[in-house]
Amino acid sequence: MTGGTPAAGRRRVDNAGLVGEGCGVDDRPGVTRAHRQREAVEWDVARRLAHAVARPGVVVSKPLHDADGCVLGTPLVAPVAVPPVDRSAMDGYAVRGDGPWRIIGHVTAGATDPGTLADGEAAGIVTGATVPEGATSVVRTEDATVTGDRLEGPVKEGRHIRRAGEECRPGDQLLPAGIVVDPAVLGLAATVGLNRLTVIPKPTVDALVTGDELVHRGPSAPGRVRDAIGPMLPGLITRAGAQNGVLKHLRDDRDELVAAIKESKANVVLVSGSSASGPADHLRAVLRELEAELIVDGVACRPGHPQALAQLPDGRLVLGLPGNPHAALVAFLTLGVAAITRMRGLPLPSLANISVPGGITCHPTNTRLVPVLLTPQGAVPVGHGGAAMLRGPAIADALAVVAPGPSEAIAARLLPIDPGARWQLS
Ligand SMILES: Nc1nc2c(c(=O)[nH]1)N[C@H]1C(S)=C(S)[C@@H](COP(=O)(O)OP(=O)(O)OC[C@H]3O[C@@H](n4cnc5c(N)ncnc54)[C@H](O)[C@@H]3O)O[C@H]1N2
Ligand code: MOO
Repeated sequence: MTGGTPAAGRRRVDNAGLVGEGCGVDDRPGVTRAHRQREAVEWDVARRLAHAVARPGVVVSKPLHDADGCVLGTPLVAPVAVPPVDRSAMDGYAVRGDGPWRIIGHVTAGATDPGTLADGEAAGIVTGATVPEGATSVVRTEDATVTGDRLEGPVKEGRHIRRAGEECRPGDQLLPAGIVVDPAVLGLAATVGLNRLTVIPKPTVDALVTGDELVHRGPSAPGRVRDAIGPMLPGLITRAGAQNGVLKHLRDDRDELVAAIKESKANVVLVSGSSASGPADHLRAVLRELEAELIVDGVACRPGHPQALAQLPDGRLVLGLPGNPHAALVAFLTLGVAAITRMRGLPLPSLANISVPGGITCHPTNTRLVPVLLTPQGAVPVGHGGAAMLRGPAIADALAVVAPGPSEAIAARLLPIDPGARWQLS
């Protein structure tokens, strides 16, 4: 990564105000966070903790072609006027005064000296060319009647002339810091003559997909499970506004996992399939060995319960994605997107509300994430939303975030399945 690596060292997360009831801290002497009993935090709290612990990258200067998707680190200020001179907005004739006019020449697109018009004179002109000195308007080709060098046509003072400085003047602030650089921003930067932008670079994300049972071609079979998480992650990482680093497949081997996390140069390391408490689920032991601080150790949500987020002593984050593929997707969209969003220098977006006309049954203590389609009537569950299933999420627009409760929800918030979707932004 070119710059932007969060500065080394941990950043204390102030849990006060973030963590709700039931999320107390174990202060027993000698008990590090990584040793404490797992205590799932509320879904919203988990998201806020992930956002709070991450650090925005350090601003760098990048050439325009490398800045798409980064976030402006400083306001975009116009160094020059646009347009720099009065320009024709149409193909036709630049004229001075009222017609008829005598055509005295032609101004080409690249002409640096378009000459001067006296009253009653006209010059042929193309769109974007500098209008001659003294021109008062432009007559469009289709409105012009030309007989020899005589021109007639309708005219109105200033018509079809783009005035110098009409779009901006030197020193105008065009965009504030914190705006995501998209193609229109890049075009605007080029319009005002910039070759580089000062941006917060995209964080880098490595992915470690663990599981002895995983195969990467062909179908699942007894003892063999086709890896469904590896193919999801690169697209999720890109859509979340981060940069893909390496994607590795690892055996269920603790030392291999330790080595791979140590070796990673990325800001965030995703580890899938090692988050629960089975004999091959090494993640928490590995985090202990690496002296990581567990920021989130389980989230009170379904699916995605065993997801975890930890910070290594050098500041890098490790995100544990549950092995069940839908649960892994939920974890990335919950903790992964929140952390990446902060690293990009952006606030945590609040989620849009929507009605659920048919209702969704609440879980008594956990937030449910339910794949839904968005319709004019509201959110409609698509089914196939089990922790191991991607059939539901694959057809859904969003996950309905259904708060815990005793009965049925008739409204929910929306977590887009595409983390780059604009409608999530408030
Ligand atoms: N005793 C407990 N068992 C489990 C708990 C628990 O709290 N206590 N939580 C369950 C939940 S909820 C989930 S989710 C899973 C999470 O498991 P892990 O993250 O440790 O992952 P694995 O055990 O390796 O795998 C679970 C399941 O997912 C399949 N898998 C794994 N990786 C992939 C992949 N890349 N592509 C497709 N499928 C994958 C794996 O074969 C297993 O079937 O734990 C529950 N158990
Ligand atoms: O929490 Mo698990 O992620 O339901 O399958």
